[in-house]
Amino acid sequence: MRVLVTGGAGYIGSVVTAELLGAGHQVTVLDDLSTGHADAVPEGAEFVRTSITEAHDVLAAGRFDAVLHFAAKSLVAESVVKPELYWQNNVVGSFALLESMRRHGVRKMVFSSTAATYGEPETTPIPESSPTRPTNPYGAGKLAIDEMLTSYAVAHGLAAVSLRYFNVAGARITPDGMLGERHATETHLIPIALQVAAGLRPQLQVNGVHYPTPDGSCVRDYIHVLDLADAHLRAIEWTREHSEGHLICNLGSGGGSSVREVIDSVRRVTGKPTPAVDAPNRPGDPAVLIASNAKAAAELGWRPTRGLDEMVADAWTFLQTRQPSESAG
Ligand SMILES: NC(=O)c1ccc[n+]([C@@H]2O[C@H](COP(=O)([O-])OP(=O)(O)OC[C@H]3O[C@@H](n4cnc5c(N)ncnc54)[C@H](O)[C@@H]3O)[C@@H](O)[C@H]2O)c1
Ligand SMILES: O=c1ccn([C@@H]2O[C@H](COP(=O)(O)OP(=O)(O)O[C@H]3O[C@H](CO)[C@@H](O)[C@H](O)[C@H]3O)[C@@H](O)[C@H]2O)c(=O)[nH]1
Repeated sequence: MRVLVTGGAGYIGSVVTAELLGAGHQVTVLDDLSTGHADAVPEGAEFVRTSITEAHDVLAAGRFDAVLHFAAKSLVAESVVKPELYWQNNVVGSFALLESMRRHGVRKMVFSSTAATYGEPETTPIPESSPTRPTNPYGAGKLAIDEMLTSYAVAHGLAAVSLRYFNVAGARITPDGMLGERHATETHLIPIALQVAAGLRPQLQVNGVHYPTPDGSCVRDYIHVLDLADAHLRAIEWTREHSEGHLICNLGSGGGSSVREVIDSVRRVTGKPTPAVDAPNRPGDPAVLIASNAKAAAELGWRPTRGLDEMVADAWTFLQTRQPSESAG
């Protein structure tokens, strides 16, 4: 298929682009490089540097079959202090993209949604039928985009899949090159812990040690970026097989790891001491977020295959290929 990938210069979008090319799809990446890197766009993909609000010319020229929409701001804490940035960039931007697609007859989309659409869960693991009560503007905006897709599917014959990622980690390591997480402002646990292991940061904070969990630290559901990419290839097939409709699926392992278990994995994999200190709760952090992945299995035939140590090991290999000045942040 001819696929437009928005956000394809970012972490997840670049990995999925590489896998799409490997599967024989033709890919154009559209990215404004606000948090992405031009050199992350895999060889073999065309690259257009622009915003999703300016996608009409690319869509007019491209005769695309589908859009994979990764482009977004995605820092939860930033969304709390700068909500306007998130409503503008993510929600208004996605609306403009959808309208451009409608104008140019592109009726298939796979969208990067998030576990943050659920907010504080009522049940664990979280099924897609759970109430959606996001606790920050990032999650609220992603939920608004999911709603947009539902309404366009009903009214305008869109076939869309929203994939609600839980905590994405790991890297794509191949003889041809490596793609991984390279955020100027890094907030994610695994890359931060690995930067500590590498000596790029003195220590790591465990954000909250009195949660109602076995060891007191927060539990999250970590998923390897390559398992995530596999789900995207399957989601594109779903849009090929359905002329309209909106499928929403969680993408997680179905199990959880605490912050302390992640730090133990980093110590085990790297063999480095990785000092960690107890710290206050991070505002807005739910104690436990674990996905039910039964729907993704039933609808897409998807099952994750890579565990926590593999995610940590691949992210460690990736970090060690970067210059220290690029890695700390
Ligand atoms: N990383 C995670 O754990 C996680 C979890 C849930 C959902 N997500 C979602 O997955 C997607 C990808 O996340 P990521 O971790 O790869 O982030 P990232 O910041 O590495 O990638 C996002 C990319 O989008 C681009 N972009 C942002 N706004 C744009 C705009 N208006 N026009 C064009 N390009 C724009 C950025 O330059 C960047 O290359 C995001 O939508 C994010 O919300 C990520
Ligand atoms: O230095 C750190 C960094 C993080 N944490 C904790 O580690 C856990 C995981 O944090 P992080 O890696 O920042 O991920 P989340 O906050 O769970 O958010 C990710 O996962 C969500 C879905 O679960 C997505 O919506 C978000 O986009 C994505 O950033 C949380 O309890 C954090 O408080 C620490 O203790 N110390």
